[in-house]
Amino acid sequence: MTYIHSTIAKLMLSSPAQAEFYQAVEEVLESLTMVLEQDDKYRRHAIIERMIEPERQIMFRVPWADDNGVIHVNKGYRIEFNSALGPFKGGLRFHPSVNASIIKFLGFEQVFKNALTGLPIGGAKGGANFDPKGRSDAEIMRFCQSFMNELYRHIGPNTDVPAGDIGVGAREIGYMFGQYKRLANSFDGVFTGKSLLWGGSLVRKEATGYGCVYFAKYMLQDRQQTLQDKQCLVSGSGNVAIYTIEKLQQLGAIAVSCSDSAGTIYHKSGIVLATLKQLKEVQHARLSEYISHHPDAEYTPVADYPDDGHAVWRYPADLAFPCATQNELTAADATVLVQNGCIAVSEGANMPSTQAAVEVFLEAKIAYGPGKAANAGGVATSQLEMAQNASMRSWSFAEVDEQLKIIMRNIYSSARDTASEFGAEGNLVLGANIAGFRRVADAMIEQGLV
Ligand SMILES: NC(=O)C1=CN([C@@H]2O[C@H](COP(=O)(O)OP(=O)(O)OC[C@H]3O[C@@H](n4cnc5c(N)ncnc54)[C@H](O)[C@@H]3O)[C@@H](O)[C@H]2O)C=CC1
Ligand SMILES: O=C(O)CCC(=O)C(=O)O
Repeated sequence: MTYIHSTIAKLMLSSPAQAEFYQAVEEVLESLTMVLEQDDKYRRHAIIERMIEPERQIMFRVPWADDNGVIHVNKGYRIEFNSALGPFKGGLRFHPSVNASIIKFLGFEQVFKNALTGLPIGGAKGGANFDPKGRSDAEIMRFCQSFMNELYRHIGPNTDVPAGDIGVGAREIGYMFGQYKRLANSFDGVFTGKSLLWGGSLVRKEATGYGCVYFAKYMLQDRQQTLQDKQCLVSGSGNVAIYTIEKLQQLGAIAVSCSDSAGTIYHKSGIVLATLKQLKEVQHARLSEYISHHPDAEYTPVADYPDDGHAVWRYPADLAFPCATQNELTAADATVLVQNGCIAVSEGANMPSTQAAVEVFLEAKIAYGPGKAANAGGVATSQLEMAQNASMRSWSFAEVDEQLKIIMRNIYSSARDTASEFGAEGNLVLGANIAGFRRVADAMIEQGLV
């Protein structure tokens, strides 16, 4: 049995039924074979064994009452994965699919992603299996307050700094911060993604989507291509998708699609961002309503999707930006994308492509930016928010955006150069995993057996 297989087999025994977590670990371990063989210090210090076991896992009950007085109980999580490089950092997800496997895969990815930014942040993730869909504002507030009644004791500006993710945006951060402040009796930078009125950073809202497009731009530059006039498929219609579309439009590309969990919109002449923002950011409406504003667009409900994939990836395009959720792009989707002439994929979401889909991209040698590199602009800008909070200063939009561009360029160069160093030219999966790993692993060795 190979080292990877025996590690995964042990993980399955110690942490049963965590398919997404195994998937994330396996992908990383496959990239690390050469680096582990090159220097046996990582094996001697049991770095892999320590890295795949979170430093701390917090699971808790979240009881709350709906507007009719009916009591509900959800499960809350904060998985503090690794603090070798800095305070635990990573988002909170509120979605009915949340379980220990999802939060652990996200936390594990976050460790490598945060290391790639070059900034002093460790990795964590949290959330709850709460479904915000259809809930009133008062219900959301009560849920957030109950969630924070437990979480507040585990977080702090120098220990663990949560942010948003699926289902957690500015509104939820506001309610959680308010309850934290009340319980901790302290106004500090314990969250990022805060409102600009009370300590947020300009560009944080846009950062993940913008960063994902900057990453694509740098991948294309190395292939003597630009974004100008490129047809782009985008999935999702939340924070990351919206600001991916916005930056694509600003850089001369045409974003022709978006999706939500009920269906996909394809608008050949280009998604009208004002409509999308109104529907999703203001009205919290279903995407299907887009059609009533733009009858020339097409809507495909989920029921009509192909059995082996997602409707959004079946349209012809030059570039693809998966910005919805994990495993939303299958090997069959990847094959169609490549056959249709797609030259680059930049992942705004976390682990949106299945392992088999990633293999299709690598085999076809198209430019493929894995999520932990391509979507790191969000957490990087969160760290810039922490830096502004700590120094009690605020930087201009242009200053933060400039730093974001530099960070994304550095992440791209570091993944590209590390891939070349290991003889895997163009394989940004391998490059990103090794570059992130070395930074965390070397810090862990220096900090002793903890
Ligand atoms: N918000 C951030 O700063 C960051 C987010 N991410 C990742 O980006 C992805 C999207 O997150 P956000 O935009 O923040 O969340 P969001 O809650 O703002 O939006 C999520 C969107 O995905 C859609 N969606 C969910 N499941 C879907 C499915 N099965 N098919 C199609 N659409 C589906 C939802 O309808 C929604 O429009 C997630 O994977 C998240 O982990 C990654 C880095 C940072
Ligand atoms: O901004 C952050 O702290 C975390 C963003 C996030 O959840 C992610 O990168 O997946």
